[in-house]
Order: sequence, then C-alpha cells, then structure tokens
Amino acid sequence: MVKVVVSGALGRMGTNIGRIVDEAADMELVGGIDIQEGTLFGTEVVLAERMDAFLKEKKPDVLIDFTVAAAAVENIKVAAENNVALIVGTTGFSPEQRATIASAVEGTVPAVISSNFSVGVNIFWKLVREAARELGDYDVEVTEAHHRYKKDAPSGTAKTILDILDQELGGREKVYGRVGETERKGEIGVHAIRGGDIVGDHSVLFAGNFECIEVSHRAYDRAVFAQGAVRAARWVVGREPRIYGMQDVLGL
Ligand SMILES: NC(=O)c1ccc[n+]([C@@H]2O[C@H](COP(=O)([O-])OP(=O)(O)OC[C@H]3O[C@@H](n4cnc5c(N)ncnc54)[C@H](O)[C@@H]3O)[C@@H](O)[C@H]2O)c1
Ligand SMILES: O=C(O)C1=N[C@H](C(=O)O)CCC1
Repeated sequence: MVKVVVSGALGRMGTNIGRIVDEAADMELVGGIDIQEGTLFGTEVVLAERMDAFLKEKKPDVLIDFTVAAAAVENIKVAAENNVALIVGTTGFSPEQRATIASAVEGTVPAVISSNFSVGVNIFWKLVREAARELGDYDVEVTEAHHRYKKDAPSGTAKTILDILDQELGGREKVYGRVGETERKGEIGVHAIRGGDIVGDHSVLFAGNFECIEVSHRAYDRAVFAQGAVRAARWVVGREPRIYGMQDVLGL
C-alpha cells in the first residue's frame, strides 16, 4: 500500500487527487493539509502549521502538493525533513524558489516536479520541440487559457513551452501581450487568457509566409492532471533521491 497525504487538500486539484487515491486499491489516503481544517474522503485535513507533527504521526510514503508557490516551498522542506517522497504540481515558482526546492530535495528524497501531469501535455511538449527544430525561421506565438481563479501567469505549462523553445531556438526575447504601435521582430509573443471555468488550453503557433502550423492541447477535466499525479506517486516511491520530471515517469 502506498500511503498518501495531499497538500492543498481542499482545493480543486487536491479534491480530485483525494478521490482517485481513495478509490485506488493499491493506495491508502491517510490525510490532507490545507489552511483550513476539514475532511478529505473521510480522512482528516489538518492546518499547514501542523504538517510536521502530522507527517511524523501518519508516516506517509508520499506527499502530493498542489497549493501555491510560497506554500509549496515550505511544504517540500518539511516533507523532505520527514523523508517523505514528493509529487509537486504547484506552479509559479521563482528561480530562487526552484533553487531552494532543489537543495531541500536532491540527495534527500525522490520528487517528481512537473508543471503539467497530463499524459497529453507531455506528448504535446515533444511535438512542440519537434516543430521548433524544423521551423526555426517561423514567427512563434504561445497562447494559454485558464479559469478565472488561476493565480499565476503565464501558466507553468506555458513556461515549460518557453524553456523548450529556448533550447531549440536560442533565447529569443519574450513579449507578454502587445499594445500600441508594435513592430514584430524575432520575439516570441506570449498571451494569457483568463475566464470562466476553462480547465487549461495551450497552443504554439508557428507562422510563416502563406502557412501556419498550430500545435495545441486542451484539457476538458482536471482528472487528467490528477490521474497523472497519482501515477507519478506510485512510480516515485523507492527511487533515488533526486528531482524527476513526468517524462521520467512516462519513459519519454
Ligand atoms: N502540474 C499540473 O498538472 C497542475 C494542474 C492543475 C493545477 N496545477 C497547479 O496546482 C496549484 C493548485 O491549483 P488549484 O486549482 O488546485 O488551486 P486551488 O486554489 O483550488 O487549491 C489550492 C489549495 O491550496 C491550499 N493552500 C494554500 N496554502 C497552503 C499551505 N500552506 N499548505 C497547504 N495547503 C495550502 C488552499 O487553501 C487551497 O485549498 C496551482 O499552482 C496550479 O497552477 C498544476
Ligand atoms: O488550473 C491550473 O492552475 C493549471 N495549472 C497548470 C499550469 O500552470 O500550467 C497546469 C494546467 C492547469
């Protein structure tokens, strides 16, 4: 049995993950962490400040964190100190926060950290890389759309797209939206749409003369992220203590 604690337990992702873990025959949901007390499928959700004592009491194999960047950094430190493996889906980390996470995790616990746990997006990233390799002289625009409550922009997935484009095209300037008189040069345009209950859309447009190619992914339900995170939780237990990506879980 893989024993799981969910951090961000009362949120959109935490609830989806709790349901999947609760229904899994090979997993045991042992509780949750949030900034309010509550319950998650019959298990106790405790306040974030009680996390250290809770992990010592419940002794989970893995903590799955979908919270906000500043909170996740602290949660990761506490989990690593308690020798609990990690799945981190939280996005919006600064470079400094990423460095803090790396020093807490590397050599201490295994952690899968990904801006997007859906299988489809991990394939989409491969397609974006392939297109960028072949279309280096085309204009490139990245667009993402999410629900009205999303806190970070651009999305973590869009930032991963930009990392891939940087690797394949060199570090082109990024222009975040355009207004007024503009002249297109070699930049990558980046556009974040927020509204309603959009689960998560990403698209990369490669525009040449007389033709465009658009590579895109649309999530219709958060279950795709939650299922990927739970799949990663099964995979991570017992691995070497370092940071992995979802491509390691999927063998891509
Ligand atoms: N990697 C992926 O596949 C993926 C998919 C969806 C969302 N996300 C990311 O996951 C994060 C959460 O998204 P959401 O839509 O579930 O948000 P949400 O606001 O619905 O849920 C976040 C939860 O975290 C709780 N929280 C805040 N501080 C906390 C702390 N210190 N300890 C424990 N819990 C705390 C909040 O109270 C809330 O219940 C965001 O960063 C989002 O971008 C990633
Ligand atoms: O709903 C969110 O928030 C999502 N966040 C991730 C991101 O920032 O890329 C993945 C998609 C959904």
